Amino acid sequence: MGVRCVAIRACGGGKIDPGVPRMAVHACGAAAAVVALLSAAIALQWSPLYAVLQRALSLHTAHATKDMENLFQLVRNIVPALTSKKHKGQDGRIGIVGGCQEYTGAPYFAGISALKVGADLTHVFCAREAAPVIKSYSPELIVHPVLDSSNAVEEVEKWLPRLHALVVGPGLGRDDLLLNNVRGILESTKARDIPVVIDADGLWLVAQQPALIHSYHKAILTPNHVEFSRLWEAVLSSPMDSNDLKGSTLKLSQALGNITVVQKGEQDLISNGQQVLVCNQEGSSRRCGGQGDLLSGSLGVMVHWALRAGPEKTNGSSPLLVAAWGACTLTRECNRQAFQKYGRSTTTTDMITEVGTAFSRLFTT
Ligand SMILES: NC(=O)C1=CN([C@@H]2O[C@H](COP(=O)(O)OP(=O)(O)OC[C@H]3O[C@@H](n4cnc5c(N)ncnc54)[C@H](OP(=O)(O)O)[C@@H]3O)[C@@H](O)[C@H]2O)[C@@H](O)CC1
Ligand SMILES: Nc1ncnc2c1ncn2[C@@H]1O[C@H](COP(=O)(O)OP(=O)(O)OP(=O)(O)O)[C@@H](O)[C@H]1O
Ligand SMILES: [Mg+2]
Repeated sequence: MGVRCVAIRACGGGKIDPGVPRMAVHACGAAAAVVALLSAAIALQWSPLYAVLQRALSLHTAHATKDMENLFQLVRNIVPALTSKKHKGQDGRIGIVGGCQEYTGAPYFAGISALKVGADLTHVFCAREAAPVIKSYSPELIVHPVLDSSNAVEEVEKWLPRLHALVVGPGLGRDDLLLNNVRGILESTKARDIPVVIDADGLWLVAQQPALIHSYHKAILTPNHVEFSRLWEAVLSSPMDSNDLKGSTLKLSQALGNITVVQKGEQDLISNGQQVLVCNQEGSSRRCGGQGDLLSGSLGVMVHWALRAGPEKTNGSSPLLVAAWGACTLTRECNRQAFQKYGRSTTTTDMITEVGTAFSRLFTT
């Protein structure tokens, strides 16, 4: 279908189900205001112009509405059916590469989010010291304390053939030994054509060595504002234009060989160098650490689902774009729901508790 560039904002009034596209309320509001002002100004004698303007604005709104309906539908199309015919593992075996002495929360958040979204198994590959801590948070994660060992790449390679997607970076840290091992793991992942989501310190590594991921069409980068600027400077060697974030996202993707880039922020901007999708799903003003980890873990599963579903289910749109838009929408909805309950005290753990209901509201038909 080729969704081009859509701006989506679901309103938070509570009357409209977030799962049923409460679309283009933003555009609707702006359009209504413009129409009201112009109609007052030009009064009755210019009524033909007014009519043309009104028609143009409602057409624009209708397109935004249609685009958003389409995106929700495309995400629904990729979600695998729950049936009694499947065995454990079929809906996703996801690897998380991250977790060091300082950061144990981030790989946990990413791994547990992947499971809560619907993956069957999650493997965390982390530094030795981080492993007992991560295991103690949750019995659901399979934890391999291998990332700082001398044969880290071989240890991870043993598991790679069984993994459907890899999420690289949450809580990885910037120790040279770990980063060097992750470089080898990424090479191996590419050689096996496994989709990879790169976040946090994984993006630090990519900024040091963009060739590592250049043109790998199963890669998705999920930078926050700071990480995006760092990548931009590394790849384009110039200051970025912060007045044109959409254009910058498109350009960074192109400069990296058209890999998918998700620039997180007040609105999430998603590009594969050809299209830019905008995710404006209502979230909240609460910015506790770990929300990006929830996003990267969710995306790990959704990218596997989208690629497995095939192009007919995504109606010609890039499966990676559809997966990224779905994961951003889900993360923001978790944030909205958790904030409604806990307000200022909302933490990422509260958001993870909301994954099930948020997913059903958005994507279950
Ligand atoms: N519980 C855990 O274990 C968690 C662990 N985590 C892990 O931590 C590691 C480092 O990740 P990171 O994101 O803190 O790294 P980095 O890019 O050095 O940012 C540092 C500084 O940049 C700024 N800043 C950030 N965002 C900004 C924005 N949008 N807009 C503007 N400024 C912004 C801000 O600077 P400040 O405002 O303090 O000057 C911030 O302090 C990584 O492994 C990650 O996975 C996290 O996942 C969280 C949960
Ligand atoms: N200003 C904002 N308004 C609304 N949502 C936001 C805003 N900034 C970020 N988000 C949402 O929060 C989620 C995480 O983005 P964020 O920029 O906080 O990532 P991060 O810094 O990598 O997080 P982490 O603390 O996990 O490292 C994304 O889904 C994004 O849409
Ligand atoms: Mg982050």
